[in-house]
Amino acid sequence: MSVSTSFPPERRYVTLPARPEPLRLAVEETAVIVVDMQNAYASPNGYLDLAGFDVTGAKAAIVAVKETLEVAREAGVTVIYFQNGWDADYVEAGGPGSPNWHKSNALKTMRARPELQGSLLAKGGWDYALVDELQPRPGDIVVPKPRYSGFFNSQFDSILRARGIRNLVFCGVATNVCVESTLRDGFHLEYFGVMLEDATHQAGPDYVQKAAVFNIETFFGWVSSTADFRRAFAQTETSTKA
Ligand SMILES: C/C(=C/NC(N)=O)C(=O)O
Repeated sequence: MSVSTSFPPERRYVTLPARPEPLRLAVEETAVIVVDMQNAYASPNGYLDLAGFDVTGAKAAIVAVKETLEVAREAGVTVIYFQNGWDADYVEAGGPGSPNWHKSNALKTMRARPELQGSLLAKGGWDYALVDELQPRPGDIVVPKPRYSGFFNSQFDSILRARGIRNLVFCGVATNVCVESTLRDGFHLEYFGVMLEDATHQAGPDYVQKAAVFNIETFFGWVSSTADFRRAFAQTETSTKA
């Protein structure tokens, strides 16, 4: 028996309308990345809400992510969920020697409101859990991550490289924090990143969503929509040539 180090030469391709230009994607080399669709970020009484951020827009993002996942699963596209947070003792969050300890609004909120200590973004708790509407299915991959970028202190890069995945289609929350951080790091690691704008929600005022979209389409990747993702996958072509 021989070992093949490459995927079958036959590939399926889709052309995804995007800004600043359409992207031709090999389906087998593409993954949908669902960023932190946890109660912490997308539910009333979750961390972001308790920290004073407006999470009302997350509802529409949940619907759009759900639709994206239906299309992806139907097409056999790899689905990877990120789940952000730390162990129940917050060792993974870092102590005062870590910038995360100083900048994480979850940790700051718990320091300001000791009654919340142990409840925000702690593994095993409601806040950490993925929202009910977007529970992983068999075959999906769930990657825990302890910092904003999914490439740090996680298995993400190895998981992608082992599967020959080069294209990352991002959705989730928050556009301007974990989505943008991960897409930017992916750019520097030679991944092609595209964000489905309507399947994201920002942490902060509307202008930070616009700024993230501008940054991504101008400097780091491409921006598309759930509807275009669906339309593109309705017209998949098969080819043996890239
Ligand atoms: C503000 C924030 C964003 N996280 C994310 N998933 O984008 C945080 O984790 O504190």
